[in-house]
Amino acid sequence: MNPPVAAQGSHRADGAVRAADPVLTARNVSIDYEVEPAVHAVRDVSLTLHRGEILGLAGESGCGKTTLAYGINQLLRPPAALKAGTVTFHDHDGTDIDLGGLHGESLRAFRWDKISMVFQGAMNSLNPVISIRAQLFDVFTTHRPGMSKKEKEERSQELLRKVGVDPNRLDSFAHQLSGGMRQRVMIAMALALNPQVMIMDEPTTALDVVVQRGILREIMRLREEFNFAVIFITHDLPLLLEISDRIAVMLQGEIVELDTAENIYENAQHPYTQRLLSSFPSLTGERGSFIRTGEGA
Ligand SMILES: Nc1ncnc2c1ncn2[C@@H]1O[C@H](COP(=O)(O)OP(=O)(O)OP(=O)(O)O)[C@@H](O)[C@H]1O
Repeated sequence: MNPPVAAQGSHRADGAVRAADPVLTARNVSIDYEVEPAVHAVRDVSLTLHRGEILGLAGESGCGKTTLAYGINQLLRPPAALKAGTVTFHDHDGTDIDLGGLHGESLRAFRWDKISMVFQGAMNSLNPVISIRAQLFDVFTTHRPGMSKKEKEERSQELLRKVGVDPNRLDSFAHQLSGGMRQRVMIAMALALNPQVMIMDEPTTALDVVVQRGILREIMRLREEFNFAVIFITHDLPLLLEISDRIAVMLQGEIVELDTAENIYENAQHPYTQRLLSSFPSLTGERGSFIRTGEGA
């Protein structure tokens, strides 16, 4: 068996991940879908995300992962409703921001700037009728109105380079790019404003394994470079064991276990986590540390 690789991240010598340095705190968050009968999708969830860490959110389909992510980022739409709890963002300048208190323009300004999101279907959410350049420029025009055209161009080129896409692709339209490239462009857009938190909901699930691995490696590398924290959502527990510092396991709307990837892998406490681990034959076979080391790719 291969030990989880990323668990080492929480003990990195450079101190990038420190238990005392939270960037996001969710307290007692409960979210319902107000339908008949009501669905209690998220039940009394509390968690803390630390600067620079990758927190994996695992659990089977329907357990509430996406609802929680939307709740954290104040993206809930009826019939979903936050019934209880608070989400606080701890800005790097020391300010605490109560996300529930943000609305309209202040919420829009906050969202892409401090916390960005990459969804499973994100690659299909690029605008088909304007170029990649125009879409990146839009982000800057909205959030960084002081930027000159030259600065936008330089930053856009730099961002594509960062995610492994040739800057010549700025002229392209979404349909001219492969699925993997489109997802990389979405990651570039999510990175555009240097957010402190990135929420990734099954960001690579729709892609084939080789492309998926390449993109995951890129995310790991970018995280090292920019030190943003990631909430990474997937039902793929083996993948989370490789990339996460800590893992939260969700069952029927509740977080039933939250621990380092290492402890989850070696010493899971909750019977559901144990069942989840045993349901992945790959965990008992050969699975290389491909993402961080490139081995076994
Ligand atoms: N619009 C809706 N109306 C009613 N119930 C909903 C709605 N959207 C989601 N739900 C329910 O809320 C619960 C949590 O769903 P959610 O999508 O958050 O789970 P998930 O863990 O992200 O699943 P998946 O991995 O399939 O995306 C499920 O029982 C789901 O059926």
